Amino acid sequence: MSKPLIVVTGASSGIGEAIARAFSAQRHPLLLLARRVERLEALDLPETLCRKVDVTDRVAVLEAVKEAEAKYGPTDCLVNNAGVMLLGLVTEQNPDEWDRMIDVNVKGVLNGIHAVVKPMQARKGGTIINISSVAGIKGFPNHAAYCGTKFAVHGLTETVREEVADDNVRVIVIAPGAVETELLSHTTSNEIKEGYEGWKDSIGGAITPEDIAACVSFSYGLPQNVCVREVVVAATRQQP
Ligand SMILES: NC(=O)C1=CN([C@@H]2O[C@H](COP(=O)(O)OP(=O)(O)OC[C@H]3O[C@@H](n4cnc5c(N)ncnc54)[C@H](OP(=O)(O)O)[C@@H]3O)[C@@H](O)[C@H]2O)C=CC1
Ligand SMILES: O=CCS(=O)(=O)O
Repeated sequence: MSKPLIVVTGASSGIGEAIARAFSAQRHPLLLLARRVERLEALDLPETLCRKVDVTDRVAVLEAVKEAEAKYGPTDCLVNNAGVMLLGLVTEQNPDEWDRMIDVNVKGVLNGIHAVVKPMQARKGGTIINISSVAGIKGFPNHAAYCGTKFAVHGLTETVREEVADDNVRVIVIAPGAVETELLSHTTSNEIKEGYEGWKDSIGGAITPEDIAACVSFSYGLPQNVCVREVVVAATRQQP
């Protein structure tokens, strides 16, 4: 019997790409979403629909999910991974960057949940995995707005988990520490970027996107009646 559909947002690089590759290797059909659709298509994964969707566009997310479900059947797992990290001192950062992080990291996650959760409740099964951060658990320098968005992901995950638990739907938050990806590259301050790179070196380097994909696969792969509520995972030498 063919395996069920998995939806991954932000699959065009880093952690999302690694998650897509891992689930494809397990023979799941996939819906991959991101703005750089050419990078999704370049993955060249079998039974995979790639759509250019900005997760802040609630209607576009829903329509892409409906299109994939018409082809591959109901979504059994959504990985809400798309995110941006624009570091800056709250007194110096352009507030437009706060808006962008709130829109993508918080509303984007809610938009993904909106697209799949009611049918999962009706089917009495399904899994939603939200990629947060250790910055969703504690503060870090230059992370005020980013931390705010990731604390929000933890808060909404815990609440939605309780709201849908009785319908046998799992809602999981995975909170990585530093992972080697393109994430930092969008921060505008070179000084902050250099400081962050120096910090990563001082802890012996970040962990890999594949490490996070392994946590996602493990959490999803447990029986439906077992919910790993939260995974916090970082390099062994990372202290904060
Ligand atoms: N790297 C790290 O150290 C850590 C990362 N995380 C989290 O992991 C997640 C993935 O980040 P990571 O892989 O590191 O970084 P990358 O920058 O490599 O990946 C980010 C992904 O998000 C997508 N994305 C960004 N904005 C949008 C949008 N508006 N609509 C759709 N997709 C979007 C990007 O695709 P595109 O640009 O093509 O739209 C890309 O695929 C994020 O939520 C991040 O906060 C958490 C902890 C640590
Ligand atoms: O989410 C990003 C990782 S860190 O900057 O909080 O370590």
